[in-house]
Amino acid sequence: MIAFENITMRFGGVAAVDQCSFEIPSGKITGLIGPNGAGKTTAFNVIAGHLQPTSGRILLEGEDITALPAHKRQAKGIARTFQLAHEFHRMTVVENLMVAAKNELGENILNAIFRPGQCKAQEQAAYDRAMETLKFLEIEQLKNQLAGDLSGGQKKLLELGRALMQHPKIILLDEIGAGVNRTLLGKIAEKIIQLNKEHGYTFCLIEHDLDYVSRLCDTVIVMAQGTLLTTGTVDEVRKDERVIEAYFGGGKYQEAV
Ligand SMILES: Nc1ncnc2c1ncn2[C@@H]1O[C@H](COP(=O)(O)OP(=O)(O)OP(=O)(O)O)[C@@H](O)[C@H]1O
Repeated sequence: MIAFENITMRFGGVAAVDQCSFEIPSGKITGLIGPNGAGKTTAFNVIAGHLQPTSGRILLEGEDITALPAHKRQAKGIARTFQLAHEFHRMTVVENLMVAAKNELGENILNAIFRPGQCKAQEQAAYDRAMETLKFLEIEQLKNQLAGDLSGGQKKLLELGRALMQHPKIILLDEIGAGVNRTLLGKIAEKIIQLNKEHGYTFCLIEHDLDYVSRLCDTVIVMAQGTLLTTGTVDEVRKDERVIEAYFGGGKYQEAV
């Protein structure tokens, strides 16, 4: 479980997240929703260690990880995808996955010189895992394609693949469905459910499409103006007056969702 404990994140005079607390339970798919500017991406950045909060704590299974840099949180099993895919566009799909793998030996030049055999073995293991991941995501036919030439939806699948290469326990998905066609959207949902139900991965996902969220998530956390508004099932929060007010200022919400 991740505990987001009384977090404030200020950018100058703006509190993007303001004394906000919530929990992401292990083994579940949890949604993080809220209107534009609610602080959702900032919350992900704080959890993943890309931003150091002004105050508050992040706990991973009870351990305070607030002071840890992003790569150490990654080593503890927290992976994330980005709203705008972060692929290396001049590298192939399989190379993109391989560079996302944990690589303890080859990154050190001395290891590369004095332990070439071990480095080679690690590279082979990364390749095998990359191919396994591509097969799981059913995009192995794209392995030699330049990542920059992929469609928007394929790039999102590659983002998910890059997260999986890190052997994560928890994957934070930032608008994985944005700009993706319906067919690929269905496939991404199917893969997330499979990873959760069959392999025990924990997910937290930011998503604007509430039907997509309700298909995937048992529980959602609703943020507005940097604070926690409520938590519940999608059906519960859809009827919540505070949520309606936050999204539409009490306007024609029912017809819109
Ligand atoms: N680096 C930054 N510098 C200054 N202000 C920022 C920065 N990052 C975010 N903000 C501000 O913090 C607030 C929350 O932004 P954030 O991107 O976290 O919201 P969000 O809920 O993810 O929105 P969206 O759904 O539109 O992506 C916004 O007012 C935004 O302008």
